[in-house]
Amino acid sequence: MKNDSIRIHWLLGSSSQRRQAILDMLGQTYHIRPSHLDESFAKDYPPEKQVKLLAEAKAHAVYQQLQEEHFLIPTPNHQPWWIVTADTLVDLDGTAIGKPSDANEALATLMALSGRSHLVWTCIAIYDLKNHLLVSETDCAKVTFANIQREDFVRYIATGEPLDKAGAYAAQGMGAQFIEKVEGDFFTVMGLSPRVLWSLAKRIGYQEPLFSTFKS
Ligand SMILES: Cc1cn([C@H]2C[C@H](O)[C@@H](COP(=O)(O)OP(=O)(O)OP(=O)(O)O)O2)c(=O)[nH]c1=O
Repeated sequence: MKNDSIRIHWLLGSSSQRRQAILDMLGQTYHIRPSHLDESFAKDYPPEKQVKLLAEAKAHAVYQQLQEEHFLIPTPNHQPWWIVTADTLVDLDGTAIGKPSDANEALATLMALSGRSHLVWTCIAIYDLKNHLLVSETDCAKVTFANIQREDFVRYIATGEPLDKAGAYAAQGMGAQFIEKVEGDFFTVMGLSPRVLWSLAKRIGYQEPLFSTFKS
């Protein structure tokens, strides 16, 4: 029988519903603490470096918010209290593509992605509030788009789905219709890989997979 008394207290430093859905899928319970980070400081770095800088800066921003609120971990407490943050960018020939600012930019991005491959980088950061330890890991997947007509992208943009997604599409949503193949971890494209999350958890001393034993 496994010890089910350990429960990770996640503070999810993200407003992304996709990241919430992935923690839900893993049966994790969490509090949402968006970082509200101004991401512009990282824009001149290559995509791989940007996602790392941004995921780590989001974790620091949430930590700072907690400090300003004089947040204290309830004691005695032997359970992990972790801030988790992530950042995702599309990389087209070395150029980072984030979320589109409007429908025109979304269309230009999707036209540029059509009929070819691009990379998607996601970095996840965990800040261990008890041991004051920050770990992060960056992962990359390659996505190939089919040849798509401009009018079909225009129809897609009208759904609103692309507007809050890096690269102006959602691989887990209606945008899946444009995708010929994904090489690598699909969840990295979606913005939070359970495999990477567990790998980070192991690095800070939590060996068991992230299952829930607290389902009601
Ligand atoms: C490529 C791709 C991105 N995305 C999303 C994941 C992220 O939410 C978003 C990239 O923007 P991010 O800046 O990584 O995240 P966010 O601004 O949505 O949320 P927060 O900073 O509060 O964590 O794009 C998908 O949902 N599906 C996809 O296929």
